Amino acid sequence: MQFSQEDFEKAKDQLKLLKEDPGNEVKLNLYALFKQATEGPCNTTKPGMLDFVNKAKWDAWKSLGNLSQDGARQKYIELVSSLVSAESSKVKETPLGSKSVYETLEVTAKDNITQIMLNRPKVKNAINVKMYNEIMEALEEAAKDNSVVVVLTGNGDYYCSGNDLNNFANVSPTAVQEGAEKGAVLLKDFVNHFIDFPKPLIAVVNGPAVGIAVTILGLFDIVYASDRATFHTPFSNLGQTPEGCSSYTFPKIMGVSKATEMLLFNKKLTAAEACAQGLVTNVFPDNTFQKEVWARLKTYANLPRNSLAISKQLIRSMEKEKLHEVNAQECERLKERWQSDECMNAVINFFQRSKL
Ligand SMILES: CCCCC/C=C/CC(=O)SCCNC(=O)CCNC(=O)[C@H](O)C(C)(C)COP(=O)(O)OP(=O)(O)OC[C@H]1O[C@@H](n2cnc3c(N)ncnc32)[C@H](O)[C@@H]1OP(=O)(O)O
Repeated sequence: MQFSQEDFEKAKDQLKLLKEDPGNEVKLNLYALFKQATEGPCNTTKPGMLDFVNKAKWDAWKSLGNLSQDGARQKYIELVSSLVSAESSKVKETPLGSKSVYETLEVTAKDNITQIMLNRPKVKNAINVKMYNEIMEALEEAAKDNSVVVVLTGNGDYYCSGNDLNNFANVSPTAVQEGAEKGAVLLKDFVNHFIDFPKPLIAVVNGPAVGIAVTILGLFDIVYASDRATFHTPFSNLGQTPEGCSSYTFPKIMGVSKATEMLLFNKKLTAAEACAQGLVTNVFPDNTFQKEVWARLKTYANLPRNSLAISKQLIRSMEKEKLHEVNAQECERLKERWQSDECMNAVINFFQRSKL
């Protein structure tokens, strides 16, 4: 089928209207086809090793070889229309009383419980900048709504794989310092939302948890985990340092040496180990996890809301100032870490890992 230049322009406009992120591979393919269709075969200089975002883009364009401009235009249009039809055919089934006003979350409010579900299952619920901001927004909403307890959980096989490492990837070498400063402001604000949250906050850890998804657990009031959940804080592997107040809460919860095994030496805990160390409140068999946990949550949600909120605030008020200080210090350290070769090389290695 022959496509006109007008069809090509139309596809370009349709792409801008897509809501879902199609993933890195598809985006690179679209980039390459667009360049081939508009400029022909790639004959620009290959970017350097460290400039790995532009290098990945160059590789994708080069891989099209001598594909004609018409051929590239046709493939581009076909790819865009497949993405558009995939998205429009998806009917959002949301439970009665739910509201899905977020791009990266599914927030439902029912039976006095507001559930904030991390909803980027294709990337193991990795937290990108959009999700950081939407979680803060959802917490602000939940603090004011008529819920008695608030739940954070994950969609899919993972609870959350921590910070989206693309947050550090799409930064040009000249903008690293500015990116680190912005990241530190965002992270501090994000963690403060958990320190200051006024209602009982319960983590329903449905699967493996990594990085910041684990460290902020020290700021939750209850942590229920499926027995298939694991808890991993690979910070030194990533050239980074602890966040989420874990440099203070973890030693308090589990003792300095157990906290050190996790935060310095990358030890991954099973759900049972995390429970034994006090990070997790209870572990449930995966096949009855949701049923057992939600039976408890519904009981909690029928208790007097003000008594629960005031009791929670009493418990947390003793440490709030300290937690804000710790959060500020951790973010200052990370600002320096994110500009280090140790961190940048670790992120490069992640995106260049073999996926055999
Ligand atoms: C504003 C800045 C604030 C910063 C706050 C600091 C926080 C500290 C941290 O959170 S550090 C921890 C960061 N997270 C990680 O290092 C985990 C990285 N991911 C993995 O190691 C693995 O993906 C896994 C172990 C979580 C899962 O492995 P598995 O083999 O089961 O699955 P895949 O690797 O194929 O993953 C499926 C796709 O999802 C993408 N993805 C997964 N996790 C992340 C992530 N954290 N960031 C970005 N992308 C992630 C993965 O790349 C695959 O995508 P693809 O299909 O397009 O290749």
